[in-house]
Amino acid sequence: MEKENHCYCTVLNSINEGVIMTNSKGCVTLYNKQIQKFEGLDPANVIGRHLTEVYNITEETSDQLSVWKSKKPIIDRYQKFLTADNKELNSIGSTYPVFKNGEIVAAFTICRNLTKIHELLNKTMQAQEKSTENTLVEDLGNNTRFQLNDIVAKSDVMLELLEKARKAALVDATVLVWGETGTGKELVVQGIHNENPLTRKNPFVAVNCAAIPESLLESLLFGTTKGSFTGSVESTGLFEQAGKGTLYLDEINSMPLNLQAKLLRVLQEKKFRKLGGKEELPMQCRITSSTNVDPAECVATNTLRKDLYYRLSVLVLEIPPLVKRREDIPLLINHFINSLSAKYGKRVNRISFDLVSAFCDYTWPGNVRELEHSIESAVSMIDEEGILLPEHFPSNLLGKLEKPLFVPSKLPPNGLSGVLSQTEKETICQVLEECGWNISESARVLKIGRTNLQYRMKKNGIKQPLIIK
Ligand SMILES: Nc1ncnc2c1ncn2[C@@H]1O[C@H](COP(=O)(O)OP(=O)(O)OP(=O)(O)O)[C@@H](O)[C@H]1O
Repeated sequence: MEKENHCYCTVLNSINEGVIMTNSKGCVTLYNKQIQKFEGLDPANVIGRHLTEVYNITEETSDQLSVWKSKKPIIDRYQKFLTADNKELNSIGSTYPVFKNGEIVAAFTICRNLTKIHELLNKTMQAQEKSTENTLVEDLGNNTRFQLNDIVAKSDVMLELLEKARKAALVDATVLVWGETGTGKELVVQGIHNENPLTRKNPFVAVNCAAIPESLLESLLFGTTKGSFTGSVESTGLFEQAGKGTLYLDEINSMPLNLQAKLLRVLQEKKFRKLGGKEELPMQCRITSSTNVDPAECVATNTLRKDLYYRLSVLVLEIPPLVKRREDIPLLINHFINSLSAKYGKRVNRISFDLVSAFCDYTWPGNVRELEHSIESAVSMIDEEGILLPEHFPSNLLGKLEKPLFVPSKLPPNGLSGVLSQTEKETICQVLEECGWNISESARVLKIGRTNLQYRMKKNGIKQPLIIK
């Protein structure tokens, strides 16, 4: 038996998950190596002690003690808490009862440290914020950069859409924007936020539902209360952070269905509770959302609950892909050249006509974002002549263009007149060579007078080479 116990302990100490177990008195009987590692507590100060002495929790807020009472497991609970040395930890864990002869004899929690994932997530979000900062447009002070007027468009379909967006901004209704990636969905939502006199004075909060794990997304949206579960800390959720502003749920069709059900309740009741909280808080923000495929298709494929879709889509705006509004392409090229050359301190005099025409014919699967990034990389490569040529653009893009490009050889600094005088010089030299440097004969071949030829030879610095015998 002792041997077996030793083996079980070795197994428990070798796994990547933290394990903690309590007895019927609520005292810790098992505290494996992994949980020691991420909580930073000395097992000597944990084992044998009551949970409420070890953590900042109460009988009501502890998962383990709740399981002792309810005899039911608590699955996948997200916890945010401070360690003994005040380090913030994020974990996800499940707590189970252990039965023997129908009686509960122990409760244990298996948890994973999410802090690393959290750090990564934060880094990604910061990087995302940086790349948005890396901007052409200044932050307007409410976490947005765009107004509807900043949206560059001349196609009828976009002008109609902007008109609809202006109207949508003035009513307090949910807006669902859909379109392919990079078409400008967030731009339109930010524009709507800034068009409304009330929301624009309040925060704009965006969250990408596809980028965040389910357990984090729920606590991110709703917030958590202090001590709601083992050592959890108070955090303000996005519903609350958005205040009377706008909450933008990007890629709502990637939100897990059970969280969609919780969101639906918030939309219906205009109230929400923090995770582990008892108090109902008012939901005052405007909810906007997006999908990158037709929302009707999302409903049909069950990635978007039908009832939620109806709630979210009081107003629906469809942004067409760039390929369906090619008239916007030259305007967008111009816009990005101007703003990006200012950003990089580069002078761009012009872009080759051929290139613009090939860009107008290209399909732009990454839409406006792809166009913007292509111009950004070209502008950063341009030299002093200030002409955007194919060679400045990423080769993978050039390979995909349908129209073959004419690649002009480098022009001399004085442009066309330079090309003409270069041709003149080369032609005269060639004829003089062929005519043995006989001026009269060469003038006859060139069909100009002798004096004219002598003048042009002088102008171009042409002299008969010395023949060394
Ligand atoms: N009409 C436009 N005028 C000016 N800039 C635009 C326009 N449309 C898109 N952009 C630019 O393209 C970038 C991408 O736009 P946005 O993030 O709004 O696209 P999205 O459809 O929300 O993309 P995703 O689905 O990938 O989140 C913006 O940062 C903006 O610089």
